[in-house]
Amino acid sequence: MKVISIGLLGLGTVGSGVVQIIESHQDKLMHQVGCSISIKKILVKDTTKERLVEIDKGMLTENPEDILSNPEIDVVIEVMGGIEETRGYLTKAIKNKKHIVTANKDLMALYGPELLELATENQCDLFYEASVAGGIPILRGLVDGLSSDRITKMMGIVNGTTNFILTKMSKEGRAYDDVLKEAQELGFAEADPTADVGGLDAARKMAILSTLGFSMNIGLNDVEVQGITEISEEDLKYSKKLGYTMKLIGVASRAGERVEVSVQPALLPEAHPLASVNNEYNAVYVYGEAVGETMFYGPGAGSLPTATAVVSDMVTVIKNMRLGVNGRSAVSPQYPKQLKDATEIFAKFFLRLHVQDEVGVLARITNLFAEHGVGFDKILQLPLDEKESSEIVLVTHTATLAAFEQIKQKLHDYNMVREVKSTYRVEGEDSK
Ligand SMILES: NC(=O)C1=CN([C@@H]2O[C@H](COP(=O)(O)OP(=O)(O)OC[C@H]3O[C@@H](n4cnc5c(N)ncnc54)[C@H](OP(=O)(O)O)[C@@H]3O)[C@@H](O)[C@H]2O)C=CC1
Ligand SMILES: N[C@@H](CC=O)C(=O)O
Ligand code: NA
Repeated sequence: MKVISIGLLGLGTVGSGVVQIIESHQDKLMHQVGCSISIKKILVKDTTKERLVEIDKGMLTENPEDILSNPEIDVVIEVMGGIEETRGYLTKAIKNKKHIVTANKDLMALYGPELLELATENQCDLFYEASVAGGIPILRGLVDGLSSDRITKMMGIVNGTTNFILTKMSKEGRAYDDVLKEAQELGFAEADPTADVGGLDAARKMAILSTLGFSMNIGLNDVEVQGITEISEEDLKYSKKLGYTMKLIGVASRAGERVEVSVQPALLPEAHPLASVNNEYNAVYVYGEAVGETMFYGPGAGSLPTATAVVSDMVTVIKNMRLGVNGRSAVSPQYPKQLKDATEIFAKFFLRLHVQDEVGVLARITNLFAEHGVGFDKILQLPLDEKESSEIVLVTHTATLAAFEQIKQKLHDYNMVREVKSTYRVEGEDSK
């Protein structure tokens, strides 16, 4: 019986999970692919470093050539992270006719189309299920399960670290720095966690998701990004008071042939399915014209959950090898990229203001919104400790982003507005 040889790039959080699953599920894997699977070589930075799994030290190497140019190796599993160097490694591996499985959303968001085209040219598979929402099979769900439908909206909680942070801050009142440190210790966060908390990690995943969901080449630069570092305890308090839950939400919406893709902290009604997705869990809510509302839910980070997606992709590669159909899975985008402008983006908006507490302030502010055709769902005005000041918190009716941005700009110029404290989109009401 042929043995399929694997080269592993990386033996950290995810790589250790890959080794564990291949070893502990060997019987199930053999039954599915009809041959045994052997990890031949593992690339690491430091072969002397203590490992999370028991491993024959002879398998470890610091020389990528021991894998990339090793004629015995059929499949390269990349779980090392990084961008430019890793791009070079995978390019070389593909040119040496090796199939690729990767969890690297940083790389796929920037160079996915290029690597997928090279893989197809070389009759190689390149699968990346683990790159978005970890263990949740969302990419296969879009490409296979929903292939017959026209996707019009996706809303995702696709970063486990920030969801873990917001859950602990909202539900346990814990401090941001304390929870971020715990997320790093649990192996959820990136090597550089600013990618998590700044929204960039979620943006990379939304670029990959919307490219597949809308069949349009959406690049990282096409995604508007705002992270969670500016969220205050007052914002969390008011969102709860008004019946919402604050989440870092990736939004991808289509109207006709034009799309919008963004990542931002947003308020969700407590009854929305995404509002109950907590801790490091992820979920992607997908709305299709025919299927209606669907939601994919599960662990978006962590060693074994992510490794499950990686090893499942490896199984598909090996099945394709046995059938002689490698290199035919890449789906090329069908439509030219067309992005919505701010007049085509609709949402409700949350706004928190500090104003001078004088007669007519609220009327002037509501008149300003009325002048832009924007009404209100909710308004709160509460006194502040600060002399002659009060706090106004409001949620608008559905409005265009353009109108809201114009109003916000004028509020900054009003002398009775002391400070525009925060603004957030409200998702999951009215619009799908
Ligand atoms: N952690 C998670 O929950 C998830 C991670 N991912 C993605 O999976 C990938 C791996 O993540 P994770 O396992 O957490 O990362 P870790 O930092 O835990 O592990 C990275 C591994 O790659 C090795 N490595 C890194 N750079 C190099 C290099 N230049 N040359 C050789 N070896 C190198 C490291 O070696 P050494 O051990 O010697 O330092 C380490 O073994 C990333 O792309 C990440 O974005 C995707 C979904 C979830
Ligand atoms: N740092 C990422 C890991 C998975 O992609 C996250 O927190 O989701
Ligand atoms: Na996934």
